[in-house]
Amino acid sequence: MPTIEILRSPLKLHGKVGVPGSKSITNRALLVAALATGKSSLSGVLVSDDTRYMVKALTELGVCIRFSSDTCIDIEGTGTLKQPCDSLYLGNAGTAIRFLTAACALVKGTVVLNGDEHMQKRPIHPLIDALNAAGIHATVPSSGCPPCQVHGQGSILGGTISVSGNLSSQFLSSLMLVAPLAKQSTTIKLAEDTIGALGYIEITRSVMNAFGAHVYQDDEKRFHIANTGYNTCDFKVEPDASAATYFWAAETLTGGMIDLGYSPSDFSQPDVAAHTLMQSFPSLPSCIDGAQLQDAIPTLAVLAAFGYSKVRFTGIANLRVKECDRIAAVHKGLNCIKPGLATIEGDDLIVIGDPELPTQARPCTIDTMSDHRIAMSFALAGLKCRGIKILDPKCVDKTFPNYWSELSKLGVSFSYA
Ligand SMILES: O=C(O)C1=C[C@@H](OP(=O)(O)O)[C@@H](O)[C@H](O)C1
Ligand SMILES: C=C(OP(=O)(O)O)C(=O)O
Repeated sequence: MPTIEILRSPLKLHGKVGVPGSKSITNRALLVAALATGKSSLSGVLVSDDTRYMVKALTELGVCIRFSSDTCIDIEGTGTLKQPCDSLYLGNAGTAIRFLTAACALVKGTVVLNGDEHMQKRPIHPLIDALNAAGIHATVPSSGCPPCQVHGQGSILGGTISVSGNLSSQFLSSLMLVAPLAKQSTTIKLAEDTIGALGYIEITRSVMNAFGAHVYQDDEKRFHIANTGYNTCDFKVEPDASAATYFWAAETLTGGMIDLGYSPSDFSQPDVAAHTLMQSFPSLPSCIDGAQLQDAIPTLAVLAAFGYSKVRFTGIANLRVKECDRIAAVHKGLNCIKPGLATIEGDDLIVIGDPELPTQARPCTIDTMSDHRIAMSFALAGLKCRGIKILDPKCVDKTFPNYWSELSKLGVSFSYA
């Protein structure tokens, strides 16, 4: 398996980097534009594995999609989706497979949605259960994970649907995104009192609004969506806040100054909250509730290892069902850098900061478990400690294909093996 080693990094990182478009917003906008009737144009889109899978699948579902430049896409929707010739392959793109599963109820005929070996371990059964309860026949193997089959009738009814969002907020987003196309208005009830990652539901609502749909909430658990359909829209995708966390952390860790071209106030995504937390480094808060900024937890955990305090990360149980078990991966990676840097209690991760760490060579190889966020966050440790190698560096292609080249713009050099 290939590795990358951070050879040299300036003491303080200074310079300008580019942050790609938001994965979450790109994949929502792609679907919603595909479901509108007529031509929409998206700009600032992320072009990476996760969005390529979405584009390819939508094309296979009969949507006309064309890149008008590197980061601009024109989409011609017809307000419906056609049955694809083959099964849809979505790699390890959670947003793509979850959002398309509900959307495939609009297809007249059966659609099989599948992913790679990692996706085949990521649960989707709560979404399949919700679809069945709403009268849409869908199946999933006894593992509860893809491949799944949706037997669409060519239209969806709407009405009241209940869904559990404990394992992933994407199940609720998926049902919301397709609801404007139902025959009647839809009410989606959350099975729990609340869910983590509520910020992603806000993103769903805001993309839907931009394309003319209305989401009305009378309490935290009930979402009403009128059957307005979608309008076309010229839509600008904001940059990716999770991707930005690596540069905010690099700046914090090295005491440098990195220009991302955007300030934190430009981001509406939940992970922007990591920027505020980083301001107290090296004395990070003793307890960080990660429920609302889940994708930033690996970044914060690696940063915490270089801090003065002991930090307990709570509210992160569903990090176990992301691209890999991120609680286990971060724990293993930190202890591989130096035994004792992290422990696990139940689903909490505890990082014991060691301010002496930067002065030490720490030869080790981080097992990324093919997870882009493990690779990108452990690269931060390599900015301070010599000898850190990262397995499978190309896994960053999932959301940030230019990650290593953007880091090199700051004077960081690498060796590949
Ligand atoms: O809706 C979204 O765009 C996302 C929701 C979160 O996942 P879960 O809802 O599965 O926690 C997040 O981790 C993922 O990267 C993107
Ligand atoms: C969890 C993630 O992705 P997804 O669920 O969209 O595959 C992520 O990008 O950190």
